[in-house]
Amino acid sequence: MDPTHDPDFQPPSTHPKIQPPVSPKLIPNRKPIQPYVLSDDENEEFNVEEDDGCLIDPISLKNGKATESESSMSLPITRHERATRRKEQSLRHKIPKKATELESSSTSSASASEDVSDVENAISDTALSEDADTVAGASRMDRREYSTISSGNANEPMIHSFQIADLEEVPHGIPRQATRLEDYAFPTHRLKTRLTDPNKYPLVIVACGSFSPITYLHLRMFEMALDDIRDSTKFEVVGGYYSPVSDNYSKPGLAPSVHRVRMCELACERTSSWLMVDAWESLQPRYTRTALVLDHFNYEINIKRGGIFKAGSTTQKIGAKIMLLAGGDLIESMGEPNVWADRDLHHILGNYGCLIVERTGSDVRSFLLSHDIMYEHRKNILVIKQLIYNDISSTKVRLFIRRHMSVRYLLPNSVIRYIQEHHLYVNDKEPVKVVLNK
Ligand SMILES: Nc1ncnc2c1ncn2[C@@H]1O[C@H](COP(=O)(O)OP(=O)(O)OP(=O)(O)O)[C@@H](O)[C@H]1O
Ligand SMILES: NC(=O)c1ccc[n+]([C@@H]2O[C@H](COP(=O)(O)O)[C@@H](O)[C@H]2O)c1
Repeated sequence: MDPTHDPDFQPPSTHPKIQPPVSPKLIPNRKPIQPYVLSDDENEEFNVEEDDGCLIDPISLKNGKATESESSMSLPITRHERATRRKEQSLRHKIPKKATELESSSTSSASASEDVSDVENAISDTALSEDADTVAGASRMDRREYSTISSGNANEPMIHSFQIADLEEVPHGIPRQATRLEDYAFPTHRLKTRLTDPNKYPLVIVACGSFSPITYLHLRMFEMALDDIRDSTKFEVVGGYYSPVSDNYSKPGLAPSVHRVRMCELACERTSSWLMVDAWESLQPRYTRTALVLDHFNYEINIKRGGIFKAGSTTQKIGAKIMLLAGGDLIESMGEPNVWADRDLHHILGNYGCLIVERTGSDVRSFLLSHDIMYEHRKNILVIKQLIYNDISSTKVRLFIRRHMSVRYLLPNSVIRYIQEHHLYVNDKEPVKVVLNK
């Protein structure tokens, strides 16, 4: 539950010379997430182009010259038109995507998406339902390797059923995260390169945690955040990332990071159209504080890549706001002595911001009131109410696996299969009492 397990851990209060986070000047988008609701007020004139100078990244690939599409984009639109467009956009967003529409927004994975739909188009419904029903054990897999699926048309390629064994498997062509720091590359295959809504600012959500293993709750957290941000803020979500903690975190029940990263990848690629996994934190030789993890995302997205293109533009970019997504328990740990440095909390909450998913049984709002630093930065904190409570716990999932109980419908099938194939958690030694009290 805290980084004090790290053999190199130094309590912030006794070791003030810890590596400082980056200067706020290097974080382009520090506009608070709130005031929410007000931001979508019909009476409010809001335009990304004209708003708050610190927000607009000066990077303009063509020395500030507007292209044709930009000039047309900046034609004044009436309030009524804007309201209609917003309504249309929000309706479009609300319709869940079909599996075949799970395409990436960047060019690098265009071929990968084609790959996926090719395979999907060629698969018969019968084959899918058979496989969807299967959490493959090794013996079943072996048998399947010999069966093939064909539409009967001799010109169509034969597809082995093992090739589509699990609908949630990572599609062909999607780059996997590196397992060594030397090979590391920041994943952008689902990072939106351009804003859709000219009236919104870009926002990237980052979830730090153990994810041992990732569950449907961890996936749901992002969707809940997406709904709240879309409905009640001036921001447009352009990407979401899991950043699994490194092995140095030494938390009980932590599977090796290479497995946790892979399980997150398996969970994201087929169940989501916008979530990615970044292995950078997990590959660090030492434990990395969350403030520095957010600096890494800011560096990759805003410093190195110059941010996200404005809607309709191919030349002008704007810095993305980076926000930490966390559950109520993680936020409450911010009140525990020596777990977080005050400077880090100011940096995380003040310069980035926090999306807090309420956890059953924890009173986040009272906690925010009682915590001085949180209260100071309250405009940069969005509390997300769980409208359907979900309390799936990785700790209990690990216990179920150890007891050979079913964990189906708590986590994606591909993750279950990965756990089986790598014999994860079966021999865990976590004290059961601790597990049951969680
Ligand atoms: N039931 C829950 N409700 C809201 N947020 C949650 C819930 N469970 C986990 N989270 C959040 O998910 C993120 C990642 O969690 P992490 O994997 O580190 O711990 P965990 O899910 O509590 O697992 P474990 O049981 O191993 O402690 C954290 O921000 C955590 O607060
Ligand atoms: N000082 C810090 O930066 C600090 C302290 C506690 C937890 N965390 C982070 O919170 C995340 C979740 O931790 P738990 O799984 O212990 O709840 C981890 O990514 C961990 O690195 C960071």
